[in-house]
Amino acid sequence: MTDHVQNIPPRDKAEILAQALPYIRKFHGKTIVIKYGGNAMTDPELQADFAEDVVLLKLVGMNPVVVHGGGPQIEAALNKLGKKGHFIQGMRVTDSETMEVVEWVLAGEVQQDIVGLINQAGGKAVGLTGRDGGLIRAQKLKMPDRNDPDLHHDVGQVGEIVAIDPSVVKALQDDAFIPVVSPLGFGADNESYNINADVVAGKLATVLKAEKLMMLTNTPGVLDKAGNLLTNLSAREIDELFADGTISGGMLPKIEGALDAAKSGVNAVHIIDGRVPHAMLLEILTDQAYGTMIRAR
Ligand SMILES: Nc1ncnc2c1ncn2[C@@H]1O[C@H](COP(=O)(O)OP(=O)(O)O)[C@@H](O)[C@H]1O
Ligand SMILES: CC(=O)N[C@@H](CCC(=O)OP(=O)(O)O)C(=O)O
Repeated sequence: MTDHVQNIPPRDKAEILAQALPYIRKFHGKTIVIKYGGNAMTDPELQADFAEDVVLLKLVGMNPVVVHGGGPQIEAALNKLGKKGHFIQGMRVTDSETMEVVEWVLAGEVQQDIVGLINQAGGKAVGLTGRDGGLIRAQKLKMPDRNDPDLHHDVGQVGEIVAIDPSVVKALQDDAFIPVVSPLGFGADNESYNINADVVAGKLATVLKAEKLMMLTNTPGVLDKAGNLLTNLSAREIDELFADGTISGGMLPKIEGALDAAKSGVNAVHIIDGRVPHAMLLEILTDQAYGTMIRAR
């Protein structure tokens, strides 16, 4: 325990702990989908904090499901091969060599690190890709240009989700395991697809009828043009931010995944700063609101 925590007066500590009770009661038995962005997982101490938070949520009776990203980790592996990633509207253009790297990094190194850390923290994590249990069926993405819907971009082996079969996730949850999902889909001919992790998290939260979707990233939330945090965003406000270019790059698929979930009945959708220690715990178990909440209307 760090010194500053030890120095908190016992009465304040007790109050903070007691504050968690109504939230533990409210979310008991509920599914919480957590998108763990590649940009939020670059610091080993924060990674360990994240794993502890996930285990704590499980032990107090919630059902956390982790969907992880790994954009920067894929980029580092590509760089070692002398390649550089190229993105269109937040999607990595994925040729067959890139696809091999994506699979190897996501389902290998990144997933196994997270599984290992959760297990070290006392949980029982199980890694899955979209292929396991037929979880994520996909097809090649036909991506319209944001400004010209008649124009489509070819982004290679990037997938769009055709269907999600959540039975494997549900079976694991019922058995006290914590599923850790890599955003890889498979097609009709068993081919692999690279899918943006935000999109997978949004769809999985919908299909699982999750209570919450928490997206951990490397910004305090969605920012306006001046860099101020927007604490609350409706679908209409989001359209305006898309139109005036305030939202770009990796935030495009993130907001799309978030909005998709909010419109499909996920009660609370939050984009929060994964660089703040225990950000997720604070958001779920205290009165304080963090980051940006995305609302369907
Ligand atoms: N309006 C915005 N507010 C906050 N971040 C934005 C905005 N527009 C674009 N971004 C970019 O989106 C990034 C987060 O997306 P991404 O890099 O894909 O993260 P992750 O790995 O967590 O999915 C931010 O670091 C920032 O560079
Ligand atoms: C199609 C596409 O863009 N796939 C992403 C998958 C990883 C991901 O989404 O990672 P973050 O959440 O860390 O951004 C990629 O190749 O980078």
